[in-house]
Amino acid sequence: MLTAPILTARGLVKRYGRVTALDHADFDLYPGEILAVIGDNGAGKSSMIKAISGAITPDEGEIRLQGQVINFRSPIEARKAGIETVYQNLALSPALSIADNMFLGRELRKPGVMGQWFRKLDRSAMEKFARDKLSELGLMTIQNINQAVETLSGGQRQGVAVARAAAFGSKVIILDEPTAALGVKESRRVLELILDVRRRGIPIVLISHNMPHVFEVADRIHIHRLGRRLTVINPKDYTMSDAVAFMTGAKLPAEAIAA
Ligand SMILES: Nc1ncnc2c1ncn2[C@@H]1O[C@H](COP(=O)(O)OP(=O)(O)OP(=O)(O)O)[C@@H](O)[C@H]1O
Repeated sequence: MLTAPILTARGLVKRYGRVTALDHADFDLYPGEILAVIGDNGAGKSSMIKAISGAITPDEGEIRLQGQVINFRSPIEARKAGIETVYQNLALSPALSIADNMFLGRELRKPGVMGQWFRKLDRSAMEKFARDKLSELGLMTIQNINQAVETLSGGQRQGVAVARAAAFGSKVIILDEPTAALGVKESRRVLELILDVRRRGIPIVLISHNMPHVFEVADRIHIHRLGRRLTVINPKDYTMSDAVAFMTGAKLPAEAIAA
């Protein structure tokens, strides 16, 4: 690949007591791609994503965003730098509306002379922004922007979380098992949404155990095993059973595309 990666990690190590969750793990994400991350339970996928998104601090190793070394001390710092992570629990507030959820922690306020926190919320601006973003991503089956998130279907909730991540000028979106809790139809909409986000030029890291979904949307597949990257494959060159065999150690990849 000729372009430079947007996000890289080299030699990440994370130990929890005697357990080594990351054992010199490497990672590369290129602009505009969907990179799937697969691996057996306990392989260290979540630990790697948490290190990249500021949720944990690695014991060793280096992470770079657009060539600059980063040392996030919290997920908020990662978000500010443009790395948005949608965790499985989505981090939405069920009782709040869609519009309010889109702006959780970064509400728009009306201009005023008082300090930022004394100014009134600019509800109409937030509603318009939320409506525009959802419609850009083809999510306007959601009729009412003031609907509480708890009244939405699982797929729609996932949609709101992804739209929120895409809306705030993200450089990278990380999705942790976005279809795990969804039915067939809802999964389909989320996969379409992922492809839409890529069309808008934002690279996506997709952690998933669902091989058909991975093979359907991923440009490259990072295979994680025993705390480190085993290889990266092009889904066009391998079958799902090859990928599972690499993941579980039943087979070793004869060749890997440049990672
Ligand atoms: N906070 C923690 N304390 C102790 N051990 C941990 C902690 N987090 C992860 N581990 C251990 O680190 C190893 C890697 O876990 P991790 O969650 O990163 O794997 P994973 O590939 O995401 O697994 P899964 O697919 O099951 O979610 C496992 O052995 C796990 O038990």
